[in-house]
Amino acid sequence: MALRTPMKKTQLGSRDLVANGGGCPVEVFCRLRPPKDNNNDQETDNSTSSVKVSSSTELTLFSSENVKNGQIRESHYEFTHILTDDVSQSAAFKELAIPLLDDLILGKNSVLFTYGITGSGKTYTMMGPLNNPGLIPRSFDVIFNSVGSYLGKKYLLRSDRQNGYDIQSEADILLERQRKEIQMGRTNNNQRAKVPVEAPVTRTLDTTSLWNPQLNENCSYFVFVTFVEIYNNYIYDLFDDDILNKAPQSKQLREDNRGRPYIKDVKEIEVRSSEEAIELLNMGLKRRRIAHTQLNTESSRSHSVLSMRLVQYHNDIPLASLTKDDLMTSTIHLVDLAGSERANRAKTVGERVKEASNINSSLMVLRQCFETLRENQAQGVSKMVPYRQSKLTSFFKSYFDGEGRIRMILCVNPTVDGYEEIQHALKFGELTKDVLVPRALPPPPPVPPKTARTNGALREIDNQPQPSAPVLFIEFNAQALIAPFPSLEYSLLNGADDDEAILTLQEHLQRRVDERHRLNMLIHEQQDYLRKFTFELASDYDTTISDHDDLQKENEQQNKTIRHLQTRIKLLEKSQNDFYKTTNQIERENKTLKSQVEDKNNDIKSLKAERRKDKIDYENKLKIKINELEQQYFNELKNKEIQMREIERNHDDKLNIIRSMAASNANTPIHDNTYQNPLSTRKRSQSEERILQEIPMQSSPSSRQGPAVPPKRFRM
Ligand SMILES: Nc1ncnc2c1ncn2[C@@H]1O[C@H](COP(=O)(O)OP(=O)(O)OP(=O)(O)O)[C@@H](O)[C@H]1O
Repeated sequence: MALRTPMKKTQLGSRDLVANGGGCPVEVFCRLRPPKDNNNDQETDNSTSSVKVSSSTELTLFSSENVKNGQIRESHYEFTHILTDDVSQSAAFKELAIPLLDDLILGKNSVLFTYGITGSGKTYTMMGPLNNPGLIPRSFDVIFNSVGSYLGKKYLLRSDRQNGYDIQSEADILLERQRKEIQMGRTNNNQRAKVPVEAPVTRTLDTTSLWNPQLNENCSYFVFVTFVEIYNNYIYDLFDDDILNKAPQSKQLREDNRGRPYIKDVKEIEVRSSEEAIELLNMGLKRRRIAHTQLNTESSRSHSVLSMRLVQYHNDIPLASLTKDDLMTSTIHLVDLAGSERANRAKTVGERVKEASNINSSLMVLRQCFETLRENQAQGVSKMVPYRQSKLTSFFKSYFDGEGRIRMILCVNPTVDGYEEIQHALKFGELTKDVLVPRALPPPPPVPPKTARTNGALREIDNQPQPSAPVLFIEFNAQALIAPFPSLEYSLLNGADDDEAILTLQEHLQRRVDERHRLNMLIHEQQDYLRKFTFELASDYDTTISDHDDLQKENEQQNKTIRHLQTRIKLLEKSQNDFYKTTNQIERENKTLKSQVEDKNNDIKSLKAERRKDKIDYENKLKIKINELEQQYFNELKNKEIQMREIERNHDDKLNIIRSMAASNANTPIHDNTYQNPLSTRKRSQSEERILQEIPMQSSPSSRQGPAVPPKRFRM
């Protein structure tokens, strides 16, 4: 098929690309966010900028505080162009998107994505507020300002769901219109029932028109949009109505027969005005998952991809003979990537950690793709580029192969802390700028029929008046063929020279011939139509069969995987059971051991307590014994002392008696010098006799001792 959409480029190796100088660099624009938030009029955390712009392409990043040895860190970066914080949304749009929209009209594809950490202004740049719209709403405005007056017949084209479009017959158009009206009625009713009426907010329209000498006024244009989000590496269709009623079903990514990725069964909607497009966009946005992180309450945790497709064909081609080959299709993808911050900075938890890791892993794959491409180009090697490792890169794989231009808007909020985070994003931007992708070749413009239709099925009827649409069913007027002849008998009756009758007959026959000719034409047309229809059916059938085969293969593969997983689950269950058993056994043993240890501990405790008690008892007894002994000793000592005192007193008494006796004897006259014992000379009284007997010959040593002293311990 010679479809005139941009052809798939022959995949150029890095070596060829560099050698041919045929590569086109990825354009990286850096957009700086102003310190003031336009939406809530508040300054951000820190109004000192960590970025200094030195020229229209260069900037320097500074660390906000002394980091190492009192040194402020700084690093320099270069981009395709820097949009400073005073660049308005409208100026940004002119610089970033208009060239791509010009390309779109020329039939060229492009992808424009925003990259940066949370809160850096990605969504602001892409969507913007209603009163100051971003690139997406302005792109719709400008495209419809430009091609709005040249729109083709609504529903003439219908997506074939594989990056192409089918041309619908008049009857199909009618049916489609009816279906859409019914659907809209239903949606409106549903919306009336479900959605609260919001106060209308006026949107600022961008009135720019594309000045493009090649905007062909002899062409009919069609605009189609799809809107998907990539969340946790699954693709969800934001136009899918089912999303409102049931759990959203993720979509499969497939490749068409030219190797270009497409999202299977994605809803592609034809739009006729920018208002209609914005309404759809808002509907999609409502469904977009917005996860709130601690960094930014509007932090979007998914990548969103809005794709606008422009289809055109030359008006000189009659609708009846318009084929897929006559259509020129081009696409612009506007991608708002999720924040590139790391999970720990966002302080994410639970499900959010999973999201953050998926976001980061898909951004990491994007980075790895660019890194590998750059390495391949710099070193002339052909390392495999890991497109297939994430849905995001798989979807844009063909762009790395030269399907169209790639532009990146690196959004930076220079007032936030986080030198490393900003540096990481800036480095990625600089790396991306060095990557070359194969240059997209311009497609041949839509051409008028003479040159266009050289091999179509309807060539022979070129000079015939064309019906406005393929005829579905011809009213076969057999009556015209078998209409009664004029009365022959009557003519013959008037003889062979009856010119009038012959003329009438001739006219009648001519009419029949004309009618037969017309019917033949119609039959041919119908045959052509049926042939075409049958051919389409056959190709549909082939596609369905191949889809079916694919699905069957997928199914078989999945069944195999399921069987494999079931076996693994069984094995795991078995080992889990074994593990449980062992764990139980260990737990039981553990319990027994614990209780034994407890018993032993209790025994030890009670033994210790007994010992303590015994010790105390023994000590008490010892004390009592000591006290008793001391008391006894003291008592005995006391008694002894008393006895001694008694003896001493007796002794003193006796001494006194002796002294008194001696004194009385001294008063008695002595007759000679010989001492005479008074006792021997005088008769002693009885009491004196008794005392004398009791006087010990020597005084007791104890009598010389002092009074009894209580033992030391009683001397208090
Ligand atoms: N160029 C700008 N001018 C004025 N305000 C801006 C600009 N860029 C961003 N802002 C404001 O900064 C805030 C954060 O911006 P935005 O939501 O676009 O960040 P983001 O990078 O998309 O974050 P996320 O990754 O969480 O989606 C918004 O309130 C927005 O209005």
